[in-house]
Amino acid sequence: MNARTDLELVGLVKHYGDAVAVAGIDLKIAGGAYCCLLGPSGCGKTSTLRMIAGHELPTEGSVLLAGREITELSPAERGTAMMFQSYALFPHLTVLQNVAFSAQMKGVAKAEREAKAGQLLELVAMTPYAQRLPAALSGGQQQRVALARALMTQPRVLLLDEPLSALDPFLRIKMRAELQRWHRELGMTFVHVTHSQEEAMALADLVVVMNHGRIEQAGPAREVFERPRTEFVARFIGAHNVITTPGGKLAVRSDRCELSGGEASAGGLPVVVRAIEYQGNHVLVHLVQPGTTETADDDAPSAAWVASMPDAKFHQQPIAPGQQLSLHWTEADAHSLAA
Ligand SMILES: Nc1ncnc2c1ncn2[C@@H]1O[C@H](COP(=O)(O)OP(=O)(O)OP(=O)(O)O)[C@@H](O)[C@H]1O
Repeated sequence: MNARTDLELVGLVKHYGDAVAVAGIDLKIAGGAYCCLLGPSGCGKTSTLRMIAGHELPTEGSVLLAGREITELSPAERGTAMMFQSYALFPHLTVLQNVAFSAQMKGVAKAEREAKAGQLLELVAMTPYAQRLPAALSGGQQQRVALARALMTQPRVLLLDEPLSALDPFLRIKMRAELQRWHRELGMTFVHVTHSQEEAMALADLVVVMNHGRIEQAGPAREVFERPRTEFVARFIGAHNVITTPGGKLAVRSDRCELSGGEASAGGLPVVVRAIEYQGNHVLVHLVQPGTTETADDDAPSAAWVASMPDAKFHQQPIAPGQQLSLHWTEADAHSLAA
């Protein structure tokens, strides 16, 4: 990590008329980190990224890169580069010309800009496609070109807005590995916006979970998963049960929950099996409070839980919908959620 290239957001606020997109964000991203801004649609991720990129002016607050205030600098002056969701390649320019475009605008000589663009195409394994037009490329190939084009400005921070959302699930997983490799090889800071917790977990050193224009939790992926701070984070990250007790709300991982037979069993939370989902190496047992109707359940997610168990264990003693069981967990696996 290079402390000199830390990116800092200080008291960042963005209003669009009466709408509050970002309600006050303080965040420090270490130089060289892979940061994912994660959250549901409308939580303010893209607005935050656009303020870092210089495509949007904050209503309040500032953006600092390597200790230098860059809040009001133009996108080209601040040392960041954005890779857009739609890739936004020029359709009438070849791959090489697309990558060289920003240098052409700056008046860099043809031979020099094409040599630099050629090096970047090599980095993203697109050299054989240099003379093609974007329309003759697959989604994954277009994305590689978009990355090479963003790198042409030699940014310290690469900003990625939902970079994998246009790809099919198979390609998305392949491109995740490529992003990791590029991040490692380039050694620069990546800030990646996503609504996919799986993507954030797979990629980020720093996961920033956002809700209603604020940060709910920021930390390493494992910390956020192991210790979600709030009910929102536990639910959004998934694979957790939120259990209401007289002492407050608890989060317990669904793979740490155990089921035991019948109402007669001592302790535990009485539950009824609503559905079974086979997942290959494990089985998800969906549970509700006894007496819950389907409609009421949809309106009250807090009264629904999941026990995730290894497939071998499930098949030893299969469970069926409608069965009454008890849900158990150990104290060590439960932790309190902030009110
Ligand atoms: N130009 C705009 N004018 C008015 N409101 C806007 C504008 N841009 C965003 N908003 C509003 O600000 C809020 C945050 O939007 P933003 O795009 O930052 O969220 P997001 O988390 O990136 O969502 P998504 O994942 O859907 O892109 C939303 O309620 C949105 O409707």
